[in-house]
Amino acid sequence: MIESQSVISPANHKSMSNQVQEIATDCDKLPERFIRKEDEEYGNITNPSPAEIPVIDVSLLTSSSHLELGRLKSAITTWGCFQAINHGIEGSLLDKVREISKLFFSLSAEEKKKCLREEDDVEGYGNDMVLSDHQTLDWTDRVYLTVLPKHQQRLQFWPQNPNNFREVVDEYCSKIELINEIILKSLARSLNLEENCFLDQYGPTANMFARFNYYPPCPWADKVLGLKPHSDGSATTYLLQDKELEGLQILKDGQWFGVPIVPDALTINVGEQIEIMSNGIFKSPVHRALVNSKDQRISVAMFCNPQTEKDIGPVDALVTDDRPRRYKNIDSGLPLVIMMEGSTNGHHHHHHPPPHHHHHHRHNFNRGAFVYRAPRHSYNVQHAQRNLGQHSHGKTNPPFKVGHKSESRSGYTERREKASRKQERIRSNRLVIDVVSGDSTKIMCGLCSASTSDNSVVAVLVCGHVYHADCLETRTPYEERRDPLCPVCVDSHSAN
Ligand SMILES: O=C(O)CCC(=O)C(=O)O
Ligand SMILES: [Fe+2]
Repeated sequence: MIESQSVISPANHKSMSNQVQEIATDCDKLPERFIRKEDEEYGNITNPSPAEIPVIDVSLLTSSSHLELGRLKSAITTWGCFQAINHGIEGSLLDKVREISKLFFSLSAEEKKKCLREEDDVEGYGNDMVLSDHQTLDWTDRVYLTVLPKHQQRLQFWPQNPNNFREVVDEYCSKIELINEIILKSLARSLNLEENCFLDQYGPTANMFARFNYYPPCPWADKVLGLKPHSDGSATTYLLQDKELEGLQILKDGQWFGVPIVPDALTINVGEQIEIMSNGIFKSPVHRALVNSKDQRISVAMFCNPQTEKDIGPVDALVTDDRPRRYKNIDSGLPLVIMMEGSTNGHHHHHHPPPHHHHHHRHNFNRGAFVYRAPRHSYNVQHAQRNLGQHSHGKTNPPFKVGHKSESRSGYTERREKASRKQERIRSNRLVIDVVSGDSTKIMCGLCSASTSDNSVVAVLVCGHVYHADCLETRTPYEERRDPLCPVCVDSHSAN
């Protein structure tokens, strides 16, 4: 039997000897690290209503009739996603994609480990990256690959077995590229915008990432999650669901809905970047995956993104007097940063050792990887992660957006704005999670004056002021927690 300790310890994590698939077969007791927390952070697991997600005929989107465009707009504004049929990919190719995924995950552990990701990297075969001692682990193994631009493919992480793996993925990728172009244009047209207005933010070398999700059967299926609630950090995501087994759920109006399987459909959702480009008209949906007690489930997600290092932001035509700018421009090439739990800000009950390695995939944790983000109502994963070891029930979580660490270097002082104007306090809706590197720029918490570069949870407000999330939480009235006022700005404002 495998000890749960060997799963969680960052030190042992290095060897990555325990894929979930092995745990599933070797363990007779569910390692504690996988047990999801029974509170509002994850919501009710059982019997969700089916999501009535519109089925959209992609071939009609390019026709002269605007009916399908209207349905698309309604789907995305309501659900953030739709089921795409007649998308131009043959069922036989979809089956091949499923087949290569299934074959790969059915290989021996030894064979699969030829593609094992490195510990400070996201690319390759592996499981949920251990970023925190208090993180609940997802019941999933995966292969994560850069597929576009082609010259950035890192073939050492690509399965050689089955031997048509690469060929199938490349073919699938080029088909997805075509659909993506149609979808981006259609999204623009559905808002009566010039059809290239989203595509124009892409630059000549768009990115695509593939993630093959494998959810082993789990004897404790009702105690774990396959994937924690998150929204995708991509611009758009093309999900090929398992052919037989449902498991995807989507959060809408504070309630979870099960996403049905539509044969040969692709489940397409917008990610954070389209949310930003559309100035919030399109919402990147929060979703999660459940696992099954008897059967494995496989899904394949293709994440499409603008070229790295392109700035993205709300398109001009969508910033109006009625709808002021809700997001700042973001350098799409900045690595997402990963949040770690706090340790030295004086508010924590436990001392958490710093992460084993500080520079967790800073260079490569790009938007293809998903981003945990707060659903609009119930919880916030940053906080969830921070709280996991503490079993805090009935406590409402601060929704502070955690910032791009790099913002601090790119002159946020210029961007300081009066905190009292609401839309200006709304940061990029991306929940950016920060692996605060031990030697990163020292930024002081505006409240307790201790350094924030000590692996604490950091809240960077849109004014650029930085706080320990705990410090800010303490200072912020409950009603304002989704959108905290900046204490420093408020003080200086009232002093004037
Ligand atoms: O497995 C699923 O259905 C969801 C996968 C997903 O959300 C992801 O890979 O980002
Ligand atoms: Fe996702």
